[in-house]
Amino acid sequence: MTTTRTDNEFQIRGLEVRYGADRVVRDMNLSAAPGRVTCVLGPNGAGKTTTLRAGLGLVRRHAGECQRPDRTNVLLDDGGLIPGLTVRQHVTARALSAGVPTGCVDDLIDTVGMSGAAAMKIGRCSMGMKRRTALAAALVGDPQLVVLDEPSAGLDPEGIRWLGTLLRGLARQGVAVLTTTHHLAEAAAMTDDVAVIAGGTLRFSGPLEEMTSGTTSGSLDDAFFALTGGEAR
Ligand SMILES: Nc1ncnc2c1ncn2[C@@H]1O[C@H](COP(=O)(O)OP(=O)(O)OP(=O)(O)O)[C@@H](O)[C@H]1O
Repeated sequence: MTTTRTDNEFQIRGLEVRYGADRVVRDMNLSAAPGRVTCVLGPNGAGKTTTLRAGLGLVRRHAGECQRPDRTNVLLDDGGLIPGLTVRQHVTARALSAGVPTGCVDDLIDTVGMSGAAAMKIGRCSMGMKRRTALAAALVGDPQLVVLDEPSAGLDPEGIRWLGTLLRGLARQGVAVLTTTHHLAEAAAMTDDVAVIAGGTLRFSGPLEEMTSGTTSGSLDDAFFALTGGEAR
């Protein structure tokens, strides 16, 4: 089947993923547009990570099609951090493996607020410092799309606010930012578009305002729980 490819846009259409007999994702459509932050929300086990991984070609698709920009960077799990490397060595290694000049490394470390700890071994870094290091590596090579699975995990409130500012700044530069989070307040503060997944299916996809306008309170929490009904697998 032929797809109409819009460069810089991430799209998943009609995705189905099965683990054994279990259809954990079905009829899934998801997109992330350049210049916008798209937040994927859903209860534990909803299928968020599976959807992202399948869209990136890291998990087998049983149906559907996906497209993504050539320069797509991802941050999944801990970002492959190696305790014995320093922060600078980790980001440099990522640049080298991506074939990107290493002149960008110190700028990226600065972008994530880690200049003062560039020579620190990752094994000695706090959880928040590790997330910032992994984020710096995920920004190597001027990506058109960044896919971040729970990038705020382990960040303190100040770190979560900082992350939102960083992601909004990336979007302002034209990057398509696709991220997941369990923190609804974080999502409300930073996202343009929302996709809600529950029970392996898409319950909502569209601008944040459209989702919250469906509730009397106008809050993302109420809209989220109305869509998901407190489900978890
Ligand atoms: N490798 C696997 N083998 C079998 N089942 C899996 C595998 N990975 C995920 N699953 C199942 O697929 C479903 C969706 O999992 P997934 O990790 O995508 O959910 P999630 O929305 O990202 O959850 P969380 O918010 O808890 O990270 C769950 O029922 C999970 O147990």
